[in-house]
Amino acid sequence: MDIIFLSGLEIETIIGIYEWEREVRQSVILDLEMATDIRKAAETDDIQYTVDYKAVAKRLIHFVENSDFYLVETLAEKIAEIVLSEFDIPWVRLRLNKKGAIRGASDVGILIERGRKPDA
Ligand SMILES: Nc1nc2c(c(=O)[nH]1)N=C([C@H](O)[C@@H](O)CO)CN2
Repeated sequence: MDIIFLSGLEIETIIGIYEWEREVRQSVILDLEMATDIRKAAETDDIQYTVDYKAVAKRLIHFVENSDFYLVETLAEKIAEIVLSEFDIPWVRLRLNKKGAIRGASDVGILIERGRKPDA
């Protein structure tokens, strides 16, 4: 199993359970690990045989920028669903960091794994 990763993708959105959070955009930072098999792309040197990480990033930026969830759980779940259903990816690990949401903590958020990990 190979992994395509995309780390530190910072996107501004409406997210949070408090009234003030419904009016002010905050940053979330996404780290993704996406299972794939890179061998055919490497053999052929052709983008059509792999997951285009730019296409994934563009799709997620568009989705997150236009979302307005209350919980990081909900946002993380929806992002994982998009990755699995719209791209040729059987398994994803997603870390969603709502940096700065807790005074005194450098990072807070959610780490989820969805889908089925292919055999090594
Ligand atoms: N498990 C969660 N706990 C909290 C969340 C959340 O999304 N999931 N959100 C908040 C607030 O919106 C917080 O981020 C603002 O400081 C609190 N707890």
